Amino acid sequence: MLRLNLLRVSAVVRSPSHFSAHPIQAKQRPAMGSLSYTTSSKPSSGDKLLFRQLFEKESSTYTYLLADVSHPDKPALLIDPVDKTVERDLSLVKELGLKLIYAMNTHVHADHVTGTGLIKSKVPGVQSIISKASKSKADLLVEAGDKIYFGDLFLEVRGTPGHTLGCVTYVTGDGPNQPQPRMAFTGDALLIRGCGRTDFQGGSSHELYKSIFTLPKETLIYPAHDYKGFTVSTVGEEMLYNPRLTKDEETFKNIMENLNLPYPKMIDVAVPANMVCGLQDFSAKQVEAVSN
Ligand SMILES: N[C@@H](CCC(=O)N[C@@H](CSS)C(=O)NCC(=O)O)C(=O)O
Repeated sequence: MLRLNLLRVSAVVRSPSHFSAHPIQAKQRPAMGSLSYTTSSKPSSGDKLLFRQLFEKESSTYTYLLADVSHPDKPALLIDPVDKTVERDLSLVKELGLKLIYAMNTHVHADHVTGTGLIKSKVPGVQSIISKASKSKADLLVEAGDKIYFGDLFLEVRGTPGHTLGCVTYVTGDGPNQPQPRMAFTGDALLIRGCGRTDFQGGSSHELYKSIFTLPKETLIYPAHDYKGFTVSTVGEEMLYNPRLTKDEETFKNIMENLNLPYPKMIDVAVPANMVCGLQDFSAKQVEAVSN
């Protein structure tokens, strides 16, 4: 049995009928920026979802752009934006006529500075999102089971600790009007044929191993990094071929203890910056507003 290392949803707390009253529903404002460079894109799995996979080559990070293009406002969100490619990402958002409403992170990255703070400073009205468990600052602090709506589409939040304490995976919604197959944005919890390291920021191979949930085999896996040129996998594929997660827990633990990876070059800069949305001067007022 594959250990996908993604935590079971503890509670699905909101339904689509609460769309307008949802606490993480944002006002939508226009985006702006200038063009840089994008790598790949994949057709959406329906006529509602616009989906783009964007790459930042220095840290081998994937940023994901999702939008509901069937909605009149074309509300959009960015998952795991990088500071260095913010201009590229915002330019694309503008070019496609989207309204960026959320800039969100799967976790506190150690290898690059997040673009969320920069995006907020450039696009008024955009709200940053990260997990409450990350103990970081953001406009909206989410927990397992929360749903993040953009137009009529939504992402479910699933806790996936282990790489770091507060890692979450965002999974596209389950329902007749949601994209099929479902898409899981796993951050660094689950990588293609690998998984996130567990040797800092509250990492734990035990946590990573035990935080399991099951998604249909056809679910698409979109990680925050790839170092070998892979772009997408599926649950079914990882169940068969993931060299770490197909092992028993003892073997998995042993593998993780012997990765011998050097610390990310930017860890000392990236972690403190990413605790505050990538901006050291992130307004404490905004944070208070979220937690109240
Ligand atoms: N060399 C890079 C960092 C590479 C690294 O440690 N990647 C992390 C995710 S980013 S914290 C990881 O979990 N890798 C798992 C693996 O098996 O490679 C740098 O210096 O930034």
